[in-house]
Amino acid sequence: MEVRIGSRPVLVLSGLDTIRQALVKQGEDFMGRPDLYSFRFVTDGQSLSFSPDSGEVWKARRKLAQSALKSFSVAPSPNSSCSCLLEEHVSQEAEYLVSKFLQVMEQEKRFDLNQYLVVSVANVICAMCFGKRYEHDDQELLSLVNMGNEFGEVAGGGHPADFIPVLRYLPSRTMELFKDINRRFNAFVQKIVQEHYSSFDKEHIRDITDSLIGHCQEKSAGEDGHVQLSDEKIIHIVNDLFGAGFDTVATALSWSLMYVALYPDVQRKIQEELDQTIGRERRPRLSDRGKLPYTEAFILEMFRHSSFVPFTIPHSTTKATVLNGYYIPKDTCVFINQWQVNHDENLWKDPSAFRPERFLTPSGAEVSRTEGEKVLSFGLGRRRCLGEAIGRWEIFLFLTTLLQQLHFSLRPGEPVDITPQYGLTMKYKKCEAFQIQPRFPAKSSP
Ligand code: HEM
Repeated sequence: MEVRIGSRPVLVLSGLDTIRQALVKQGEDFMGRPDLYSFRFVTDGQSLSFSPDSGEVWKARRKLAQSALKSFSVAPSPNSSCSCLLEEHVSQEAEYLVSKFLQVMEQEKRFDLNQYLVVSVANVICAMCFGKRYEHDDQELLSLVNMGNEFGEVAGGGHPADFIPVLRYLPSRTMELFKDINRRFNAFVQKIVQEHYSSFDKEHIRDITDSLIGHCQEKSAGEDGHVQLSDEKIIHIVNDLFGAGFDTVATALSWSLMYVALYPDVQRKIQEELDQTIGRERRPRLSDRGKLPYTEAFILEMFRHSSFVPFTIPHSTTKATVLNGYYIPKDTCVFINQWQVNHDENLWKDPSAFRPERFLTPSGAEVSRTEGEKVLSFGLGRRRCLGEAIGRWEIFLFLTTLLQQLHFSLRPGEPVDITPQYGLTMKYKKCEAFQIQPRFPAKSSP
């Protein structure tokens, strides 16, 4: 079970029961993050998700990030009929995508829809973090999206120095590239944060950045008032939320649209459900969650089948521990293999088949909770994804809004290769064969 690469012990955990057992112990033993990636960051590992610290400071940072994220997603939307800010931002972007897709289709007859998806999703997280939506051809936004792609490629590739620390002192092009991306990304966030500082008004908190500056100025961390966070550490929280919040959601949507195009019957069933439950007169809302079991089963099957986040961010044992009778030393780097769980033949009948029905109760009227909980996509335990709820809501709303109005297909006769390309998030090869038809004449949104 234990492998040693260079001077570091590394462990890959597979098997849902083993992982769940580790989770029970994770509270104390598996909670940390290894310092292995930290040194790669120009931020010296001060960001939340790469923090090796599992103590009071980390807890305070996570709590702060969670509360800021919550405030600027579920808070009521003052300027629209939407139930909350997240619903307002996603609905706006999804409507934009509907008209953009139709316009590009008219001109090109077939196209790669991912370049538009990623910009829309990035705009949602920009709105929450920085209170600002960009035009889709804005150079600042496009270079940000590009940086996200570069980051995924370089970070996902791994580096020998992760395992043999002394190699970090040797010159490396990958490392320079990695540092450069982080420097550019930090500079971008830094600039926005400075603008926020200069117009900050504690009586009028505009977005996540303002909310964090507010905490920073109070020099307290929510209820854990005794934990003080420096300005710099607070800024890294914005980096983390922003960095983690768009590539993941965009990749989930990209796989979703690929699956509906590949499986027209599945697409038809989702659209029938949307027509019956929501109709065509109004747009989907977050409050429709729970009323669309087939659509929700589809989203679960998309997560399971694609397993596009194959491993969690590495964990680390914070003390020596025993799992399944094996001794695991302190500071062992632990990878959790989500892909294996989602394709385990002991858990799933015919795991390579794409079948949303597997998540429905026999009557088809509900999603089976037990089956749903077997899918691993957001990690587990106290360091599981902090944006899980937001991510799931975004995917639901984007997808239902798009599928209510548009029919997705692939140009017949064109080869499509959906073999996942390895990276931080796995994507299929660039596909320019998407075709789109409106399902009914456009009506103005309520
Ligand atoms: C489909 C969407 C998403 C997927 C599949 C996903 C997946 C993950 C995974 C696998 C982890 C590592 C968990 C672990 O190590 O056990 C993670 C961590 C994290 N995610 Fe997500 N994520 C998604 C969306 C988001 C969003 C929208 C945000 C923020 C707006 C976010 C913020 C974070 C943060 C901050 C962490 C680090 C947590 C920590 O270290 O304490 N994620 N995510």
